[in-house]
Amino acid sequence: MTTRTEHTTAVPATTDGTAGSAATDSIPAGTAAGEVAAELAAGSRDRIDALDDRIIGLVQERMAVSAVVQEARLAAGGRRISLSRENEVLNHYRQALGKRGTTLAMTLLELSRGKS
Ligand SMILES: C=C(O[C@@H]1C=C(C(=O)O)C=C[C@H]1O)C(=O)O
Repeated sequence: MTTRTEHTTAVPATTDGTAGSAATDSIPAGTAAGEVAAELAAGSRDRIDALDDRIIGLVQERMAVSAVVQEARLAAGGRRISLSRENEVLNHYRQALGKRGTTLAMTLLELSRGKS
């Protein structure tokens, strides 16, 4: 079966009868690009969307649990933020995911901090 994904929509065809540029050629099956197209057709984007929904749900759950801890500390006369604990969280993400894991952890902490 020859599965081809057309990528000609935004780029006009040549007018002199020659073949179009690589950007306008269809992607033949059996090439790396064809494999990517086949993967997409197989529903990989649906899986990514489903994973993103789960990640968003987990982030919201994390925010709620974090709020409980923060409110309890405030009620006991403490501070909302614990920098030593936040450093543990940052290190955890950096060890698991590398430098960009730290960036992700910072964003999670910002989302979880609530009102300061
Ligand atoms: C939830 C806590 O409170 C705050 C929120 C944190 C978090 O969301 O991970 C970490 C440290 C604190 O700034 C905690 O101390 O564990």
